[in-house]
Amino acid sequence: MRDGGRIQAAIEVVDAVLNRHQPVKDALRDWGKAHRFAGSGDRAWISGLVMDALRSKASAAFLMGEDTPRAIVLGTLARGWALTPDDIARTFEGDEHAPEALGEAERAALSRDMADAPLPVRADIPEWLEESFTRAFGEDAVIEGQAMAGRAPVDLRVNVLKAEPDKALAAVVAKLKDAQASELVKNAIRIPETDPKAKSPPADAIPAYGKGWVEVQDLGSQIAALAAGAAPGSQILDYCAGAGGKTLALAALLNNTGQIHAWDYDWRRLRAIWPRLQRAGVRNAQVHDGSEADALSGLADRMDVVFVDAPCTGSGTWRRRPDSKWRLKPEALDKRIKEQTLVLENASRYVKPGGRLVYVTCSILPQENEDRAAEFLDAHRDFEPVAAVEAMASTGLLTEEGEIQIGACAGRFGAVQLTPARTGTDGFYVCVMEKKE
Ligand SMILES: C[S@@+](CC[C@H](N)C(=O)[O-])C[C@H]1O[C@@H](n2cnc3c(N)ncnc32)[C@H](O)[C@@H]1O
Repeated sequence: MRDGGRIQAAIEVVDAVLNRHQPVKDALRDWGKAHRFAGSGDRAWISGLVMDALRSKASAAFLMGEDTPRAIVLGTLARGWALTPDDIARTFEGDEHAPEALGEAERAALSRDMADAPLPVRADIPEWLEESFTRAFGEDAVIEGQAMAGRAPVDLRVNVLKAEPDKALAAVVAKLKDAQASELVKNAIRIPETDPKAKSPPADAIPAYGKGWVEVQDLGSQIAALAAGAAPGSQILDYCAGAGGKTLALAALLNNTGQIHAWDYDWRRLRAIWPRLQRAGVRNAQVHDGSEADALSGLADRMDVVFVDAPCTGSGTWRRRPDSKWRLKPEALDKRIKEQTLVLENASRYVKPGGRLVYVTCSILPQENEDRAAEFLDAHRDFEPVAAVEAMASTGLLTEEGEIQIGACAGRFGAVQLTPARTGTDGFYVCVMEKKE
């Protein structure tokens, strides 16, 4: 395919996402099925443009003065992909599959100055979240929003239950030459973000992944898991275990000693956990798939650590799921807040005196983070906050740079808020609370 046809394809996919409310993955898959002649290079190019267009929808629409899929894709080509109006016009010439030629008004818009754009546009966030963003980031709101509209790298976690970090890194680099050791966490490997037009690195196709030496896991998620500490023999309850991403990281932290109890109120979400535990060689995890009363009876007041990877809006992962940024509505945020309050309340029952409750979200909204921690601490005077970065550093797995960068993200209660702009990770909030003896 020529680029003109690919741009037209991207417009059609963006239309399916924004106007027919299809999840972006499904829209890309359906387009591919209906256009079997498109090769894998074409699909990667189209997908790269679609994702970038969704990441920067507000600024692209503002530039063009309208929010049609065509305007958003053209605006993205001009802003993120740095094409001039002449470049775009040339791409369309002589290609029968290309979009209609650029009009005069579009040409003028493409060169417009964005300096007068309002904050939600410059930060590429939904308007209704301006207040939350400003509260979370103050003067950095635009910088943080822009970083969240960028592309994300692929991170791997070395599974030390199966491979030494050096051996795993060498095996990954042998297949993915751009892979490098993380600057922040000792057992993490980063494959930097690729050119949006290229195929993404096939991290889960490499032999090291097949052998269970590495897991795909965002670095922010890995850092959050470190907050559980790594005291050998610990009893940990992973209260919102879901597909088990954190469970695997916690098991590796304990080096197969002690016990991880994995539970989720929706047992269907635990489906993926079984094969993952097996692949990773985890022997200290017990999956509890019954109702809470049956499954967790006997654990009350007994856990060294209760890890709460709470249900949340996922606003910290907008780089990877840009369509969810625009779909998020106030009602959904309210629903999550209620769930978070409930989950913290219920989960806290299992913490033993002297034990810890680790509250984590992959969100950057203060309503889901600091406000929930404050509400919990206010109602539970037998818990007190402790510095999250110290809990993480106690594992010995933060690098010196990691300790500095993560330490700089600490706020109220010693909790840390990681973000793409601050730590080059997804947005994660981590608050550690200790139950008094
Ligand atoms: C962020 S996801 C967990 C992701 C998982 N820990 C991982 O790393 O792969 C949040 C999970 O919380 C669960 N959840 C929601 N409400 C809950 C509740 N009231 N009690 C326990 N778990 C709940 C959801 O089913 C969901 O699996």
